[in-house]
Amino acid sequence: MKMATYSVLSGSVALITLQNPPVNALSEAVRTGITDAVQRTLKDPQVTSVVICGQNGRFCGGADIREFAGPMSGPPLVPMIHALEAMEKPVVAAIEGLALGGGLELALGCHYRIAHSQALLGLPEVTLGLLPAAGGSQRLPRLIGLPAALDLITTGRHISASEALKLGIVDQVTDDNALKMAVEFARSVVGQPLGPRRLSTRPCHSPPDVDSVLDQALAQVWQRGRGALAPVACVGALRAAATLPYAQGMEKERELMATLFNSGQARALQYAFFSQRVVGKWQPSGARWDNSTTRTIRKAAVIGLGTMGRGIVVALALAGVSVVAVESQEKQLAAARQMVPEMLQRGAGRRGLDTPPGVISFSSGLEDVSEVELVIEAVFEDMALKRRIFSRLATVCRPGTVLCSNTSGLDIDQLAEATQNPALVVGMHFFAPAHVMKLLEVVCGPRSSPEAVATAMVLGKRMGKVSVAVGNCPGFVGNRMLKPYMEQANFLLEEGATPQQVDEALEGFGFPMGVFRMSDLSGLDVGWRVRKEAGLTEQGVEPTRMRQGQRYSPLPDQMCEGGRLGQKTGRGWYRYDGPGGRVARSDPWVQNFLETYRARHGLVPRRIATEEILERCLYALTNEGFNILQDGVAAGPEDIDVIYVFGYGWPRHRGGPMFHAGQVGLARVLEKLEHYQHSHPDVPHLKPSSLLRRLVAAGSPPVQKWREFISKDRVHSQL
Ligand SMILES: CC(C)(COP(=O)(O)OP(=O)(O)OC[C@H]1O[C@@H](n2cnc3c(N)ncnc32)[C@H](O)[C@@H]1OP(=O)(O)O)[C@@H](O)C(=O)NCCC(=O)NCCSC(=O)/C=C/CCCCCCCCCCCCC(=O)O
Repeated sequence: MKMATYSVLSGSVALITLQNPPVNALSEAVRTGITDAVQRTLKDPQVTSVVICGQNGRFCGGADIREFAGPMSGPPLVPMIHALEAMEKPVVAAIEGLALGGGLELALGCHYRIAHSQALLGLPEVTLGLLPAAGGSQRLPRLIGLPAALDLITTGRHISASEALKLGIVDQVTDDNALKMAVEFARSVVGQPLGPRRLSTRPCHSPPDVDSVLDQALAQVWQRGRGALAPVACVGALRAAATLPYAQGMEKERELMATLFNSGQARALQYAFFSQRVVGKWQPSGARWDNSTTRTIRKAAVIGLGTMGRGIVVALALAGVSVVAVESQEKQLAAARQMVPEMLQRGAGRRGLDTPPGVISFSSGLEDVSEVELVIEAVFEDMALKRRIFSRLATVCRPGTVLCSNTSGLDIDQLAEATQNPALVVGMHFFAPAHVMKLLEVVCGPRSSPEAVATAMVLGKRMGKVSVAVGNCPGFVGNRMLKPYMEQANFLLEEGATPQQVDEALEGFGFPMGVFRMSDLSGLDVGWRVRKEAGLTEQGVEPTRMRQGQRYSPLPDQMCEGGRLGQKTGRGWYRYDGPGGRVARSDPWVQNFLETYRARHGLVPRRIATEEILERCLYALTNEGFNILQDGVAAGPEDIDVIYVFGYGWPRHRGGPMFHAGQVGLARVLEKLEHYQHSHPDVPHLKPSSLLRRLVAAGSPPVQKWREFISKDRVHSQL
């Protein structure tokens, strides 16, 4: 039963216990329980103090986010917290585990707060497209001052109990039983004046230059938020706290929350929250990773110590795995010996650790991996080389070792074929830099066993990654969708756009970097190599714009042939101060190159509107997402959206490409794709996916219903 219980300890301390596993979210039943308990406390003359705690060592994870999807009913939070604060008996929050969002706001309505040393506190509402609207935006700055409240509320970051103590959010921290301590504390403060403990009655201490502090915060959230509304509203609520009396501040908090609450961004961010928890609980074999047997990996090897390999070594070691790091090239091995310990130390420092938990040994030979439980191969993207390594590993490693490849798109099954036990081969596609980026695509080959996949998924989680299980196809999910997106960007250049124009459109949408700036950063030669492998490139004075029966843009190949590989050569779609330069400047050479190219091919440039740039790039990408769902390469739209948000810079407040298509309207996306396909019949990626057509025909169900629709649709098509 989800509720809040009331009991009286030793005749005088009322104990209100939140009971709504797993995080004691403030659902309607819990709010009703607290409201009733407050009434009982008021009526009971024996009770002299009150303690509020959460069941199972977790104080409260905040408002029940699932309730936000429907009409809100039951006692509202704001008056409930006011009633607690107004009590004439001291109320103490016993914070164990977590006090987040509405949970911390509840605690701020209490007169005292005692926290366990392992507890995490924070107001993460901004990450859900909201603001702390249960009085948090008004009480917190009155408790800890405006600058610290701005930091916590606009970032939504979780803080430790010791930081909370330093900031003055909690009164005491204990390593022992926080509940027991809170009860003793409650008894000890009976009779002390409560007026100064009521945060709503305190003035808000603001710095003398309050306006400039707020303006600076606003500028910062604009820049960081890439179009997100909630951080801006948070600054607005804090401005009210700093400049208005409490009651008017609360009114402003309510107004701002009303604007955010029903916004598309709040829906997108709450969808992103739940998607992150849904993903990966799937495999093509039908098994679930969380109920398959997994192996706990204590010792692993990484083969190949280029940029990706070094990052993977660090990520493993930070997760407490001992690593054998192997590199056959002497120079690269020497570089890794120097760089990896430095990266590791920095990583450990960021986590507040003095020493990294995992031990690393370096080697130049594969024979040193014989004792490990799992291997991650991270060599150059070359199938023949990878196959040679896998066949060698199959003889060197002991039976049962899980063999993983950090490939960004090669066929896992071809690698598995090179071994004696294909069931133990899976893909682990990391994103650069591998010790920083959160996304991991775990690629299930047709013969990968549920156990091997589950082991990779769980290891990814230990490494702090958001692991998403995907099927085996060229480019898997992320890179397969990237192809039509980049292709459209190149076509737009041919038709008259500039790299800056395309990038500005995409950055205006919310990507941290447009496609051409991103390409310069990762190196134009990455895609060139893939196109060469696919037999698509051709050199010559007059390269054709049709390859393998479809439209092809040789522009990026020509850039590579001219040595313009991006930041590393100091020249790409932009120019940089030198090789390795970071600041992109528009390059008249590129302008001239594009003009010459268009003239040579008889292409008449036209003015291209931002709307067309966005529609062609984004809908081509999304359309491939529908094909991926139809092919069963991703379990559901949430998987694709998580991949794009965590791995490709899709703005989180837009949910992900599939969610965004739902928000735009599936019928509109279909109509636009039909329109662009009509104008570009030689571009197969613009041909609307048949799944998209079927969803539109079925009345465009909401994205949360697509899984159900797809599985019914599959059964139907098999009949
Ligand atoms: C850190 C965590 C809490 C725990 O992490 P972990 O241990 O890893 O576990 P998870 O896998 O993440 O979670 C376990 C399951 O619990 C579910 N969960 C977690 N938190 C919540 C929650 N808050 N609500 C519901 N469900 C939750 C999670 O989905 C998992 O479920 P499942 O196993 O997948 O099924 C971590 O979970 C975490 O970070 N949680 C979120 C914490 C958070 O963000 N809290 C803030 C919530 S928002 C809030 O508190 C807002 C407060 C102010 C509200 C003010 C009043 C609002 C109404 C007013 C409306 C007025 C406008 C009306 C306008 C009009 O229409 O007119």
